[in-house]
Amino acid sequence: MFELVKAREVNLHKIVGDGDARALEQVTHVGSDGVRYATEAEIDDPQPIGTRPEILACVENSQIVRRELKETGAYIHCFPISVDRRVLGVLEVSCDRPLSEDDLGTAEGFLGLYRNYLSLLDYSERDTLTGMLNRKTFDESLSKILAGMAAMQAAENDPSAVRRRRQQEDGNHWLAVVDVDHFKRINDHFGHLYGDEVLILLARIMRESFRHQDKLFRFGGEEFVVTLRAMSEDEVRTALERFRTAVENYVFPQVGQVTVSAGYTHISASDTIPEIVGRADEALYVAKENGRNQIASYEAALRAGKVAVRDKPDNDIELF
Ligand SMILES: Nc1nc2c(ncn2[C@@H]2O[C@H](COP(=O)(O)OP(=O)(O)OP(=O)(O)O)[C@@H](O)[C@H]2O)c(=O)[nH]1
Repeated sequence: MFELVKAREVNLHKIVGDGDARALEQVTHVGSDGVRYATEAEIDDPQPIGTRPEILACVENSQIVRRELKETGAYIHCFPISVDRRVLGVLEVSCDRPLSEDDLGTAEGFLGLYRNYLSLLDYSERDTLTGMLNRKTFDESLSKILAGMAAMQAAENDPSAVRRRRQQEDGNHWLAVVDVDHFKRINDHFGHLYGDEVLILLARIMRESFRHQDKLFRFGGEEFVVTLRAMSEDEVRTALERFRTAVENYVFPQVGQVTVSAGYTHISASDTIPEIVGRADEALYVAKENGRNQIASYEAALRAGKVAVRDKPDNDIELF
């Protein structure tokens, strides 16, 4: 696009968050200085959408919007990128002149291909009932987190890697397994259709309760998984408590009150995926045993002697 329409610059923005909290994550920038992809720090710090009125208008009306910037003489063109009538992002093309009808047609052609590509990706990555990321995506996403942590650990003694270490100081990774309490009763009393409706509404509450950087997955059945990045265990607990109370206070159509329990654990670079999920599952079991509608930490349960140290596969010493 940059070369075809002889643009000053082309930026691809992703829309994150919902409603008034919507923000822009600049994914890619193409300009005379080359191509640049967003760094992790930029992804963690998106720009409120209200600061870019032309992009906001493009998203709200799902239409191409053009704006002339008098101070720089640039013409900004914003193209909505939507999948299933949801605007997921905006392509911003900045030129010295307004784009011609031919240029607009070319851009639309490219965007059509890109939308199809995104919609295929979306279909393979998401659970069809709730729209949440699916199990397959979970494995890929957690593997990426673990690989990133291992790389940072390797860079720890390298003096040129100050920035990476600083990123590491931005927080630790945590994983929580969330499970609906007595979901079988909901299905048995009201039928599977209402059960499904509860899952869809829960997914919505979940999206509203966590930050956009946190990743939400439907693990199968009535079990959900969240991966979070936080400075402290307190921050993780606060986020999970916010979600738990939001569910407890929500009146589900016909069904009434529904509660959830969750177990969470800290992720270490030396962990494997089954170890992490296994620990969060043990914490979830503690929360269920303790009366449900609550959050339990694996590490706290371990300190309190409520769970045993989990054995590493290559370690034949059992600790009780
Ligand atoms: N409606 C609906 N039900 C599902 C789905 N997937 C799994 N289930 C049901 O979820 C229920 C899970 O029940 P259990 O694992 O026994 O646990 P529970 O009743 O939630 O009880 P606790 O977890 O111990 O609080 C089963 O009845 C499953 O049939 C789904 O996609 N839709």
